[in-house]
Amino acid sequence: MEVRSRAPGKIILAGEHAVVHGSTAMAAAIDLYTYVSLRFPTPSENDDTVKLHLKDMDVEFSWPVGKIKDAISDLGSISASSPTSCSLEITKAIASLVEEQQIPEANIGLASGISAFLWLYIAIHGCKPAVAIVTSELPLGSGLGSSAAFCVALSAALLALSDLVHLDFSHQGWQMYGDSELDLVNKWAFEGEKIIHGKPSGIDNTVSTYGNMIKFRSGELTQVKTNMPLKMLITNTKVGRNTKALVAGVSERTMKHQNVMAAVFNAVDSISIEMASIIQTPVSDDLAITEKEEKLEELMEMNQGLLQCMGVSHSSIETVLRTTLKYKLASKLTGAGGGGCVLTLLPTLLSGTVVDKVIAELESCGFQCFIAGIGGRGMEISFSGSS
Ligand SMILES: Nc1ncnc2c1ncn2[C@@H]1O[C@H](COP(=O)(O)OP(=O)(O)OP(=O)(O)O)[C@@H](O)[C@H]1O
Ligand SMILES: C[C@@](O)(CCO)CC(=O)[O-]
Ligand SMILES: [Mg+2]
Repeated sequence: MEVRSRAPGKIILAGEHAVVHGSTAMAAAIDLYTYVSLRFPTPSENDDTVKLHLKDMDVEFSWPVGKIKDAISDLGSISASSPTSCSLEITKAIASLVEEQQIPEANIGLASGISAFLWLYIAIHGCKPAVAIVTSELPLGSGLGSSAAFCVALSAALLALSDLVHLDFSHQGWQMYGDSELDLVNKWAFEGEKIIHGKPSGIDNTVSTYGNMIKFRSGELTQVKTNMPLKMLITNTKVGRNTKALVAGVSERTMKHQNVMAAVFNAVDSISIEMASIIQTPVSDDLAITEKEEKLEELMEMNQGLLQCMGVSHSSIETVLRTTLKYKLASKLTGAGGGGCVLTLLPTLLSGTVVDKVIAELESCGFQCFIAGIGGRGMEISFSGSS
């Protein structure tokens, strides 16, 4: 039996970083996915290893189950039904299992993802041979939630082959989990995100699991029903960065300037709440839509200013902001910043010619532009073959 899962990336419309410190944020799933296929080898294959194949990068990692058992002799009372954080002892054991794979320097960023895979695999299935293959439509480390999509898709596939979820194996195509299974996937994915991010708020795994558009604060989500068309241009600056380091940088600044940063986080909270209210209010005519878009643009600009205060902008992001402003378009970074992706609101009445021109100018700077569908599906799974 082979299971396939897919989990979407996301954009953060408002509130990144501040959400780690308790502010409200707004996020939406996008129609770009990370896929995981997982199967247990049959006895005739005589394969006693756990394999992780990252197909896009053409790299494969493999651990004999005996080696995993030696490294992690005591899993204690860990159970797939109760998501738990990786203990310090197991973190060390996993680090040595990852280290012996001798990941090439060019791919060293993958080490945290591989560690998250090992923790989720071992915690949910113990020491049992398996083959996991991962592909992704998301750029890695660019602010579109690749780490969360990876953890959600992995948790979903791992749980599908456990006896904790009840699914229709004869169903053709993608199917959704029920609410309690989604909650379990989300909790395990959060544990994986902790390994990759250090101190995640949980917004990325939550929106990847449940999809749609959400308002998120201190671990609690509220679905946001959009009552206006919302089109965003996504520009990938292709400047690599790492969410863990950026989140740690904001925490450091918060320790140094507690009162100032509290005011910044408070302002971001108000921006997210106002944004959600604008998006949810029904509109009757084009004028009303234009007025709402203008307000959203101002909120995006204010949020970007506050992200600059937090120290997470970057010269490449500033270039995107300057370029889009020439066309009277508002932009903000999305995700952790420091490079990565920038969102630009494309108003409903904006002509196609202007969109083409701004994209051409951004791409002439070496950036990559695309428009993704937003507010769509969360994680799903599908089965093929028989056991
Ligand atoms: N498909 C994948 N295969 C293996 N590892 C992955 C995959 N996707 C993400 N990762 C892991 O996640 C890391 C990137 O996570 P990071 O949180 O820094 O960026 P992001 O999630 O893309 O952006 P953001 O957190 O700002 O939304 C990679 O370096 C890798 O360790
Ligand atoms: C930067 C951050 O706020 C969003 C990353 O997409 C981190 C988090 O919330 O975990
Ligand atoms: Mg991430």
